Parts: sequence; structure tokens; C-alpha cells
Amino acid sequence: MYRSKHCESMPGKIADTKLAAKGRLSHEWALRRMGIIEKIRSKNEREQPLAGLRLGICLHITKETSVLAMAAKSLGAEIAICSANPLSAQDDIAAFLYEQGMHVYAWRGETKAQYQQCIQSVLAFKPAIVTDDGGDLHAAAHCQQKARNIIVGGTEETTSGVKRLAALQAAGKLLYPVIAVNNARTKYLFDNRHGTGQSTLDGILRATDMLLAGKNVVVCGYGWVGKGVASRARGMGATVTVTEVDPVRAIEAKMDGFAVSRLSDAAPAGDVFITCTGQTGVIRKEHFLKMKDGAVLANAGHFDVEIDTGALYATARPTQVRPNVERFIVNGKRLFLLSKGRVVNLVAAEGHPPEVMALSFANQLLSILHVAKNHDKMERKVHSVPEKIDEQVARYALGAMGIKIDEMTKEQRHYQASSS
Ligand SMILES: NC(=O)c1ccc[n+]([C@@H]2O[C@H](COP(=O)([O-])OP(=O)(O)OC[C@H]3O[C@@H](n4cnc5c(N)ncnc54)[C@H](O)[C@@H]3O)[C@@H](O)[C@H]2O)c1
Ligand SMILES: N[C@@H](CCSC[C@H]1O[C@@H](n2cnc3c(=O)[nH]cnc32)[C@H](O)[C@@H]1O)C(=O)O
Repeated sequence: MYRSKHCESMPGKIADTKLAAKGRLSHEWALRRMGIIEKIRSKNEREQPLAGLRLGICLHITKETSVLAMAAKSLGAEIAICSANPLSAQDDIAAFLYEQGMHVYAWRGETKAQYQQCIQSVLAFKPAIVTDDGGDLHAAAHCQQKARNIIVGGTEETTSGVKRLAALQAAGKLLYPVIAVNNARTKYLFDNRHGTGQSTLDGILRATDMLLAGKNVVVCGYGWVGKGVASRARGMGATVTVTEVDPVRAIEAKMDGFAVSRLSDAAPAGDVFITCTGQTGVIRKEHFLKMKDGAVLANAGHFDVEIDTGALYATARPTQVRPNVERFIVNGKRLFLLSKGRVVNLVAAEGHPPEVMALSFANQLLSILHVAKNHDKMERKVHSVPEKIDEQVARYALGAMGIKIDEMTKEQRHYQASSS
């Protein structure tokens, strides 16, 4: 276990230092189920590969993130951390990390301005490596001359963040190499699909306490997140309709056994709408107007723009009917918006379970180690997670599950390599 030290004078801004003991218990709960991180940590501890390195982190402050941050710290990193979403920080975890000597700038319920200020505080720490989720930290770093000169590389956790970085690269403006952790198979296949599939329904159920069996659930977007959410909703007895803009993904959804339609056609029958696109303005006023009384709206994708919350808030002042549930009256009908349109799994529930974040954060930790060691040889572009790392993470995960798999025989390797 990690030694705690008192650091009342540590720079940072959190809700309440007294929550640290609760945060430690939560951290330990996750740690026990994230054995892969512990394995990587213990393998590298003696060498201290991050000794003296300043790491700036912008991730959802959850128990799983505390396991990653503590592992990086125990490999020598000095850490400043903020939240990747104004509403997702777990205050007990923030207090625990602060107690452990990290510069923590995060609390639940930041305003947009405070959220940006926390990101600036992380940059003011002068990190050499930046680890982000969604691209806000990278974007802020690119606007600051000082930060650009100090940062040698970074990592990115999620699909939308990788897209933003790819756009910077395409414009010739990317200033340091970044590893797209999201694009590792051991990340998106499990985190985006199974992690979001489970935690999104968890968030919706905690917020609403509704029965899903027999409901009409509309899933917007059939990427990895949409696939996970649609399959879990079906598993709970819902009738699922998928909406898409990509014709191939639409066929995929159809052949996976879901109804596929335009959102405007699905709107009148839907009981629950879940956006999983990373896009803006997916559910709009024209759709709200067609929805039935009691429809529930949730976002599992990116920022609070997938559901046009601006149009909703412009209709009337909402009534807070339960935690994370606001009621709007649109066209004489009640619509219920969850988590203010922000990622429902991280705001109304606890985000993904530790077992799945162990895979994502094993990729993060190994990618941070890779950047620390190789940044001067890396091109300024968005890099894939090295295949060796991806495969290593899968092997660690299988090991943790006690599963052994076959190896190719010499004959099979030869057969595969030959053209006959
Ligand atoms: N909540 C979480 O914990 C969590 C976890 C992982 C990823 N994400 C985020 O979820 C989003 C989706 O991630 P992904 O990995 O599935 O991405 P993806 O690119 O695989 O899938 C997105 C899908 O949405 C579709 N789409 C785009 N615009 C649409 C529209 N207007 N209507 C219907 N479909 C539309 C695209 O065609 C695509 O198939 C991203 O923003 C990602 O960052 C969230
Ligand atoms: N910053 C954006 C991005 C969407 S969150 C998407 C990412 O959250 C990550 N995530 C999901 N659950 C957890 C968790 O419990 N802890 C830390 N990160 C998580 C997951 O890896 C995924 O890629 C926003 O808040 O709108």
C-alpha cells in the first residue's frame, strides 16, 4: 500500500481534504481489481523510469484513475491532475490523490470557466508529458507558447480526443508526438464497447430507477460505444433502434438484429434516447418536438453538445426532479434530461468498472513509459500504441483471468508466411 503523507500546503484545489480516507478505501477497491497495472508498476519500480518527470493528467478523477496516477507516481513521476469533465470528478478520490502529494485541481460541479482554469493550473505545473481524455488539455497546451516549449509528448484516451489531434496534425499544427491510446485494440474493443455498454446503463438506471425491459431504446451511433450500449440494452429486455449516418455501420446494426431508422422516424416511439456519436447536435429541437411524454435523454459520447441542450434550456427553466434528472416541458410534454447532457456513465454512475479500465490504463501507463523513453525519436504526429504494448496488455489480462491460449506451431507459422 502507498504511504500517505500530510501535505496541507500542497498546491491544488479540491472540495474537501477530509474525504481522503474514504477515497483511499475506494482506491484500494479498484486496485485489487486492476492487477495488470500493479504488475507493470512492480516490474518497473526498481528502474524508476519516470524519475523527476512532470506528468500533467486530465482524466476523469475516479478510483480507476487513482490507480493509474499512483502507479505513475511510484515509478518516479511528479503529477498535476485535473478532471476531464466538470461534473465527473469524485471528490473523495481527488482528496486522496492530494493527500498523496499530487497537485490536484478538481471538484465535482466545476463551472465551465473553473474547468478551464483547472486545465491552466495543470499546464502551469510545466508538465513534460500530458495525458488527456477528450483533447481539452492538448488544445490548451497548443495555445500556450510556454507549455509548447516544455511538453515532449503526450497520450490521448478517447475517440473524440484522437480526432481533434488528427485534425491538428492534418493542419500541420501538432506540436509534439501523441500516442492514441484509444486506438489500441485492448482499449476500444473493451472500454468503448463493454465498459460504456455497462456503465451507461448503470448511469441511466441510477438516475431514473426505470425498468428497461419492454422499453423502446434509441441508440444514436453504432461505433464501439453504440454497439456496447445497444447490446446491453437488448440484454435488459429493451427493444433497440439504432440511428446512423454511416451506411456500413447501419447495415452492421441491422444484421446484428437491431431496427435501424432515421432519428426523426424513431423519435415518437422512443422511451430512452442515448447518444454515442462524438458529434454535435445529434438530437435537436425537431426531434424533441416529436417525442412522447416522459422520454428520457442521455449522452454516452462526448461533450454536452450531442443532445442540443442549448435548445432545451432555451425552452424553459427545468425542474430538478431527482439527482441528475431535469424535467423540461416541450410542446406540452415532459422530457427528462440526464446529467445535463454530459456523459451519463461518469456523472450519474462511477464510470467504467476497474476491470475494464485496467486494460485502458495499462495502455496509458505503458504509452507514458514509451514516450518518456523515446520522445526524441518520435515524429510529431499521432502514433498508434505500439503493437507490442497492445499484445502485452492482452497477455497480462489473460494472465489475470487465469486463461491460457494456444501458440502457433512452427508448421503453422511457416504455413502462414508462405504463399502456397
Ligand atoms: N462515455 C464513455 O465512457 C465513453 C467511452 C469511450 C468513448 N466515448 C466517446 O463516445 C463517442 C463514440 O466513440 P466510439 O469509439 O464509438 O466512436 P466511433 O467513431 O467508433 O463511433 C461513432 C459512430 O457515430 C456515428 N455517428 C456520427 N454522427 C452521427 C449522427 N448524427 N447520427 C447517428 N450516428 C452518428 C458514426 O458514423 C460512427 O459510426 C466518442 O465521442 C468517444 O470519445 C465515451
Ligand atoms: N472528456 C470527454 C470525453 C468522454 S469520456 C470517454 C472516456 O472516459 C474514460 N472512462 C470511462 N470510465 C472511466 C473511469 O471510470 N475512470 C476514468 N476514465 C474513464 C474512457 O476510457 C473513455 O475513453 C467528456 O467528458 O465529455
